[in-house]
Amino acid sequence: MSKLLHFCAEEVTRLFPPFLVHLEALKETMIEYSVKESIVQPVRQQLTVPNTADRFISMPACVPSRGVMGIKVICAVPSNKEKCLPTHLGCIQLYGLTGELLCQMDAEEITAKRTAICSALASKALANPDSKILAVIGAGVQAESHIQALSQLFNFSEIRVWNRTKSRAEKLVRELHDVGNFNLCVSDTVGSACSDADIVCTVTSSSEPVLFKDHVKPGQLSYRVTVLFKDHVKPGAHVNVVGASSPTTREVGDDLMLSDNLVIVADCLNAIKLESGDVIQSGAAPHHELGHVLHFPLSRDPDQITLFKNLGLACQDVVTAHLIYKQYLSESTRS
Ligand SMILES: NC(=O)C1=CN([C@@H]2O[C@H](COP(=O)(O)OP(=O)(O)OC[C@H]3O[C@@H](n4cnc5c(N)ncnc54)[C@H](OP(=O)(O)O)[C@@H]3O)[C@@H](O)[C@H]2O)C=CC1
Ligand SMILES: O=C([O-])C1=[NH+]CCC1
Repeated sequence: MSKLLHFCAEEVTRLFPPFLVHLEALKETMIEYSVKESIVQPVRQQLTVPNTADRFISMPACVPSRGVMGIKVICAVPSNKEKCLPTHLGCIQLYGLTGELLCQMDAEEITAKRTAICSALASKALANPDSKILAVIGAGVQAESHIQALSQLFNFSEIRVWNRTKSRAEKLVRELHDVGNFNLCVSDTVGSACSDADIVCTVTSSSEPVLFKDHVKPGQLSYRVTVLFKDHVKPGAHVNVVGASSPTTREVGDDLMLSDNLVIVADCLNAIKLESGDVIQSGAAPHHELGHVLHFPLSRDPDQITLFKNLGLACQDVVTAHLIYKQYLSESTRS
């Protein structure tokens, strides 16, 4: 084997595709996956480290149209936060279709950005195009990437952040104060963040609901609420559910999951039935796949709530890694 080409996190940042190029590539990829069915991708393997909430996840995919296949290995270690380490650490290996290893690269920024772009694509397809208020539940890496991505596609007047640890929401709001021309603020409760919000993103590592609908009246939710309930979400709103990607974890209450006027869209219908605690535990039936609604626009009743369950797919990582590799090649041939 020739010398291994490895892109560290800084090189990935330098070679990263511009937002709109990335958005278009992922849109094509999701359509290719769901409609053309030309991408080969098993449901990923998730190993749980005994007696912890930590997961070791292996995610392979083959994307013949781009002449590549690859695998992301990602470790989701929520307790790393206390050690001031990233909670999602991983690496992507990219191969040609002949089997040669083209390169490997750090997966942190790719995971952050490709996930937010998929929520942004779902929001563009499903939310009110004139959405003005975004609520973000959580204040970690995904909260930041979701604010960055969604604010490029919508003309928000206000973005509200609620987080279990309020000081982290305040820090995020300070860091992102100049991202766009909207009021970016911290909310005291999930209910006040979501009140009248057009789009809601849940981006937490919460594993279990701690509070149920009957415990509280809407608008009086305590700061310990970790999940989203029906009363939080207004009719016509769109929700991106980004955390909770294992059968034992939840972000959304049963009352919302089982609501009559809810339309559930998943990035992958095979995976949602095996990985989403919100779907498995509530017994809710997912309706559509993201690639389908991107290709065949969904006509929706203005009072319906749409919910995109964003699990994350290997093909999104492989295609992003390929864009980075192509940028590297084009710079190498120029020099
Ligand atoms: N769909 C996909 O493709 C991807 C999904 N994810 C998932 O998205 C979620 C967020 O990831 P990321 O932003 O990178 O993680 P971070 O570790 O950066 O942030 C985690 C966030 O979750 C909050 N949180 C943790 N536990 C709880 C709880 N019990 N109740 C309420 N809030 C809680 C944290 O709050 P606090 O500040 O108080 O600790 C923090 O805001 C995770 O579940 C992750 O696995 C991640 C990557 C891709
Ligand atoms: O798709 C992904 O990379 C992940 N989904 C949940 C944790 C990491």
